[in-house]
Amino acid sequence: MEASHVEAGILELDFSMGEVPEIFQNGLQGIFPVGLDSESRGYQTVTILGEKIFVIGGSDEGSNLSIGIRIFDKSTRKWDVPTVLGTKPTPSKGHSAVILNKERILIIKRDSSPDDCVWFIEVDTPFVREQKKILKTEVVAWSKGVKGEGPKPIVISGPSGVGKGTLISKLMKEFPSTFGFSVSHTTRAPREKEEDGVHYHFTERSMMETAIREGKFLEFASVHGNLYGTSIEAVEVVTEAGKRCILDIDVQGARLVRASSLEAIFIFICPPSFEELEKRLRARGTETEEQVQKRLRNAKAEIEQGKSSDLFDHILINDDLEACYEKLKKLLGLDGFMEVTYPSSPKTMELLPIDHLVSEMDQKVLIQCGIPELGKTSKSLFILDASAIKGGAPGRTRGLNMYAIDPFADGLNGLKQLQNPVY
Ligand SMILES: Nc1nc2c(ncn2[C@@H]2O[C@H](COP(=O)(O)OP(=O)(O)O)[C@@H](O)[C@H]2O)c(=O)[nH]1
Ligand SMILES: Nc1ncnc2c1ncn2[C@@H]1O[C@H](COP(=O)(O)OP(=O)(O)O)[C@@H](O)[C@H]1O
Repeated sequence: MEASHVEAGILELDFSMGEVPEIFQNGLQGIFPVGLDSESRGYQTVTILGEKIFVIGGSDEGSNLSIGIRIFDKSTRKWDVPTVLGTKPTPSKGHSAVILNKERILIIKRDSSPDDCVWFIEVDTPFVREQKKILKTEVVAWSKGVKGEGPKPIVISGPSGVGKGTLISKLMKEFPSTFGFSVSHTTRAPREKEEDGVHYHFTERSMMETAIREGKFLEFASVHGNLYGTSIEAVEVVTEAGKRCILDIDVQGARLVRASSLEAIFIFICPPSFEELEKRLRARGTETEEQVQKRLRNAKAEIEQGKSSDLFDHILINDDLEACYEKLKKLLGLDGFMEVTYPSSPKTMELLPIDHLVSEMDQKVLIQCGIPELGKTSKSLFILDASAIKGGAPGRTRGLNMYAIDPFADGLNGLKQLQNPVY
């Protein structure tokens, strides 16, 4: 079945894994009954994509902590419980599911605030395909939908001792509600003033290697003889806190992030001279002579790669610290010295996703909502425009737009925008 013939609906299902519901055996023609009963518990949506039938809903592994996902493969006639990556949404009293393209299913949660009602299940994005190869299982990934562009994560790279940590600390101190640090995992030993879980997650190599095999890392690299890596969770913790993520990673890691779905700004910090770099590294006094020598040897190649490749969007020379910090703030649009906040949606829209029906037209989803305070029969129409979405798992799906429309203004073909975007 082609994606364009996809039907989605709500169906009460017996979830016993061995049994193939009779309705599936008949080839699933026609649309499933859509019945949204807000009081019903454990209902599921059924979404068909090619040979696969995604049954979404109920609780996850009986824990009731997140929305469960099961896949029925029509060709093998087998059920599969996929590996579920990404931050999962909390369960709601119900949801709608719509396939936007062959890559992802849009989930609209009922009874949820506008900040929490739009989610995506990625079923065939590059990230999911990559993870399927690593894990050799069926994989899906959750990603929360957010309005507008959203702040891009910032990747900072540069040789050891150039001042990355110093610059990042200054930024986090001046803008504590704006930025959050992605706490990497490393197999190197902690320095005297370093705290586990704050500067790094200090980890045993074997544990880190297992987690890498399990697909838990966005990127990892061997640097100065130790393993360093950014877990998917490290980035998601910051994003969930509503902050802009800063990653302090080496050039190899930056290259891997560039190739991932995490759209970031890449900044390379350069020393004014090699001699000055050596001076700073020795003055810091955190490494043995042998380690200093190794870091200096690696610095040569890192500086060459950082300067010559087109990997980095910006190169900053950290000569005078204050001058470099001002340049960093300027390129991040922070030179007004004001803490930048990303406000959540207005409270008045809290009841938006109640009793919604959803249909899809060219990546624009028409949602009919009941607005309770206006009475049970009162309905409003909204367009959720997902035609310009970006990013996705691991992390958020940005670029959503949602606005109210008046269906009677110009007919359904000329849906008129009634008000400014509300989502
Ligand atoms: N690829 C990758 N590199 C990392 C990560 N965390 C830290 N690094 C890099 O590893 C290198 C060594 O870091 P560290 O031992 O803290 O020493 P420092 O650079 O002298 O502060 C630096 O280039 C960091 O940017 C990570 O998660 N992934
Ligand atoms: N612009 C600068 N001028 C002089 N010293 C600096 C400057 N930037 C950082 N430092 C010092 O250099 C040392 C290395 O800085 P650090 O932030 O630890 O580097 P990195 O995180 O890149 O390894 C620290 O002792 C720091 O105080």
